[in-house]
Amino acid sequence: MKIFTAQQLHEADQITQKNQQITSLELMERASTKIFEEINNRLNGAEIKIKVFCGIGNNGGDGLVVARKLMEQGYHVDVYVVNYSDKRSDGFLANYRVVKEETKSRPVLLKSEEDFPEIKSNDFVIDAIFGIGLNRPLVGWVQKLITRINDSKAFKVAIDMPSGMLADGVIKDQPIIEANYTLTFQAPKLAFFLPETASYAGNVQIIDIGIDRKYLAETSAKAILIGKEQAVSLYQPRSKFTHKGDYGHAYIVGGSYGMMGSVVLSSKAALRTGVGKLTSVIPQCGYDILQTSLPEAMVNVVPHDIHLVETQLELKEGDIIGFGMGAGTHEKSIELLTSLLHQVKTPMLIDADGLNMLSKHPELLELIPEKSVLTPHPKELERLIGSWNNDFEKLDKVQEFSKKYKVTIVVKGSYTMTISSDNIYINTTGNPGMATAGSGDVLSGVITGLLAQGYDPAIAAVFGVYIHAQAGDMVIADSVPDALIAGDIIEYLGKAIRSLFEKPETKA
Ligand SMILES: NC(=O)C1=CN([C@@H]2O[C@H](COP(=O)(O)OP(=O)(O)OC[C@H]3O[C@@H](n4cnc5c(N)ncnc54)[C@H](O)[C@@H]3O)[C@@H](O)[C@H]2O)[C@H](O)CC1
Ligand SMILES: [K+]
Repeated sequence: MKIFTAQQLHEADQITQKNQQITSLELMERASTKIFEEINNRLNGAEIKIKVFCGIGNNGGDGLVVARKLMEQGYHVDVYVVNYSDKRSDGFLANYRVVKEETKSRPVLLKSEEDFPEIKSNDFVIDAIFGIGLNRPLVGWVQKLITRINDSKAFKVAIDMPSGMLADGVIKDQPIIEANYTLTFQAPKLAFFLPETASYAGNVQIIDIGIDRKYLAETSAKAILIGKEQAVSLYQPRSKFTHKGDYGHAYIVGGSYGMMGSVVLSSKAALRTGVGKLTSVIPQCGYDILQTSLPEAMVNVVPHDIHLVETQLELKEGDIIGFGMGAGTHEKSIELLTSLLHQVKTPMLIDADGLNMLSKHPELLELIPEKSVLTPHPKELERLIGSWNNDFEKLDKVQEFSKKYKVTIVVKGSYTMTISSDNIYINTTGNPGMATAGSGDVLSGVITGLLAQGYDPAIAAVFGVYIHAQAGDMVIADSVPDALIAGDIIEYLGKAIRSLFEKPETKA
């Protein structure tokens, strides 16, 4: 699914009106009717006090339509107009008149803090103050209103966006409605997936309001959400008449004394993802550990007992290296990375201490083979690209880095993002149980395994992130997030891939 910018959504709105020959008011009525139906289905006639806070733009216009329809349905509704400016939109004005005329209700005008109503914890608040039109800081009393609504603990449903949130930017130090639900029009907004803002949107539900299909299909998106539908199209099935040589040779290069588990996890994950042959390249102290815990792997020890040092690998064309898991950052180990970067021309996967080595020696960045995949967690990312002021700036910096060094970067988090030049892919699977030691090593192994099988690097990253997180979701389906350990993810990788081809269970 595509994520569009606020500007693109405004444009989509115009094109829809033109192509479907409907007025802005008719589109507003159509969109808001869908919101009303959604809320009505949930409330099911409940005797609850509904407070609708409407701005004076089109988001406010939506709020007025929803309020009118709820009143007509017999709900107890109070309407508050948040009068933050005198530039009222036509959609607002028209619906303001209709509410007054048809329902005989009197919307309350809010102009300052003195006008705020009491909001009880058992009220039901509909937030229609701002939508995608917000573009500058709110005046003080509107900020206070948002804080008041948040403090009330009332159940809150936001129309299109929680007010105070920008779709694709950020206003510093500004309160945002903490919605329980956000009913958003046509397409999710980027801010719903970023660590600093995601929680404000609560549960997001996308409401199809019939925006022009051609526009949606042909307009290039700001970002793309990756779910089952997208992942299934990325999978490369095996054909019958093949042998292990057709599925590549991956080298997992890492490990140091006390950190051999990383290599075991990563190597095993690469094998479970379907790589034909796998060699673990490790310091000598890991030999027995690897051979015992993973008999399917070949082991190549470097000439040092406790950490990696330079060694010659007999690499053949198409062999793929996954570098850095549990490696430490000893200067002698960095010599191995340096020599590999000089030697290898095919894309590599670089993770963990491999990334820390790059941060320590930025001159190595220029040597990274084109299309390599880097998989940093937030701290490793910061060491690589420097700090950022907000999540949008972080995305910009990662895109810049991706273009400069021609690499794909997997920014790990609750919605892991894969960034390849201008493209942003946001993963929608996964759970908090995956924030556990070794989970990243498993992901590195998965992506290295896919690269070795010939997946295009950006696709290996996007597909690898999806099945890794999907496996994590399947682990907790018969457990709890707290109990998940990284090895469990490996055991479910096969089921995760199989689930791509299974229909969801339907209840009888
Ligand atoms: N996109 C669609 O397909 C549809 C969208 N609908 C709804 O319309 C809003 C967007 O409406 P718009 O009037 O453009 O913006 P807002 O209501 O969010 O904001 C109003 C207005 O306020 C000005 N403004 C911005 N920031 C501030 C500020 N800090 N203080 C004061 N004033 C500010 C700015 O000029 C805005 O234009 C969308 O979210 C949907 O809810 C349609 O109803 C259906 C189709
Ligand atoms: K809103």
